Amino acid sequence: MATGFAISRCSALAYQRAVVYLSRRQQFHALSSLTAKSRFLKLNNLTRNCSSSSNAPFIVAEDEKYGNKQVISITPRLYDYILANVREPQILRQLREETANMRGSQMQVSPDQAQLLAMLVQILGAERCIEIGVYTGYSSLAIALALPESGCLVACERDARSLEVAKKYYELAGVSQKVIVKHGLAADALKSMILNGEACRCLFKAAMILHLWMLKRG
Ligand SMILES: C[S@@+](CC[C@H](N)C(=O)[O-])C[C@H]1O[C@@H](n2cnc3c(N)ncnc32)[C@H](O)[C@@H]1O
Repeated sequence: MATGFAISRCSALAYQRAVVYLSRRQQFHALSSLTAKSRFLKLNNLTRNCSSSSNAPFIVAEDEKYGNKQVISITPRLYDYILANVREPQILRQLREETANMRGSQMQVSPDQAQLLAMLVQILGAERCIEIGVYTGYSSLAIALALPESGCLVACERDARSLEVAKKYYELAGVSQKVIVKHGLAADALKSMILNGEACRCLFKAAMILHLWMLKRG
């Protein structure tokens, strides 16, 4: 049986969450595309909580929302280092640069996070993935590029404007045949997949996590 993965990334506001479900042999496996929560901590939060000066190469922040766990923040210097060293495909770089000044661009996953997802797709031999929260498609494009030709990604996003950018890049990268775009609330997309008999334990788990998260948000 294929192994399930769960990695989590949270924002300071605890509302940004991208979840990817991967599977092989027709079964979905959970992989929340969530890694460095610190990247999403607000700068003022960091300044208030940091235990070293803002000139330091990194800041160790504490945030009571996360049980006062210490996290390492990505500073501009570290981010530059990542950009200089991560193997970011040209098409992803183009997307990142085009969307850098778009509203909400701070929600985009970082190049290292996207490459981690792509690597997990390859390690798992995943063929079926779900992404909840596509935004402009950075992580979903990384996943689609890593999927085999027979692979498929269900990409759920409620914001039409962001999806237009994502679709443009799926086309440009030549992966649009692997991506099923679901515009609307992810819960509806998951429900209809379950109703269509695509359910398995992990898809139910995903639906439940999403449901609880929405309840928490009110
Ligand atoms: C953190 S961003 C996703 C970043 C994206 N994975 C990337 O690589 O750029 C979260 C996205 O989830 C979308 N979203 C939030 N709640 C949603 C819901 N209930 N259904 C569908 N999309 C949702 C938002 O519109 C936003 O674009």
